[in-house]
Amino acid sequence: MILQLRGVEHAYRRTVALRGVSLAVESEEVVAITGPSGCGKSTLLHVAAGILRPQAGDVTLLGEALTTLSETARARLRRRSVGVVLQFGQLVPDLSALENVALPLLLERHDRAAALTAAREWLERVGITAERDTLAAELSGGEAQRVAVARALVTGPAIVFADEPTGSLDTAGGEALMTLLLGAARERGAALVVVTHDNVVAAHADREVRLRDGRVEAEAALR
Ligand SMILES: Nc1ncnc2c1ncn2[C@@H]1O[C@H](COP(=O)(O)OP(=O)(O)OP(=O)(O)O)[C@@H](O)[C@H]1O
Repeated sequence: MILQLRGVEHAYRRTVALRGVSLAVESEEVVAITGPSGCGKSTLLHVAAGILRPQAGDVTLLGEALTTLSETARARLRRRSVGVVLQFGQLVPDLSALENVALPLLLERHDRAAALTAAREWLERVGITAERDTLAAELSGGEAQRVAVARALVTGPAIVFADEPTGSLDTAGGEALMTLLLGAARERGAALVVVTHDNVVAAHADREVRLRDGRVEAEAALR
């Protein structure tokens, strides 16, 4: 098992977002988290990825008990073994697309030339070539989303978390990006946890976990 949440609860002031969520994800599994707007999907993803510390419950990611790790140790685990594609603001605006993708490798002290080569290859796979040197702030929403996917995958993570990765794309673009994300995850044997309210995206998963009012309402194996 690569990820396990047990009895996770979280509230923002008076808004309760998660009311005791338990979830287990196996290595190489693709899980879609679905449910109506405001049911807690993004909060669950942030907690599972170690970005947000829940107020109650336990999260074990890659054998590490996230709830007891220091912020520094969680950040290191995320950098080395986790890929994250978030809805907003995940790119550094005044770095180019290429520099954004190379950044996780450079932070892990990889050789600069090798990091840039790997970044270029990943950008090509997501269909970004002409915009390679464009500043992230000047990319369209859809381009930024594809660059974010390249950045999440460039380190070869064991698990990828994606929050509405197709949100800024049209149907065909969304389908292409999802195929790419799934193909990359399956090829590398990475698990993928994807938040979506798009049924087409969910249909690509091995399992769907549906939330409602901060609880798991239903689970269904899709293949
Ligand atoms: N930073 C925050 N501060 C206050 N309330 C928040 C915050 N983030 C989320 N919430 C609230 O917590 C609840 C769960 O939000 P969350 O974003 O996890 O849901 P979601 O299912 O991802 O929604 P959507 O599909 O609309 O993105 C909602 O009621 C939301 O308004």
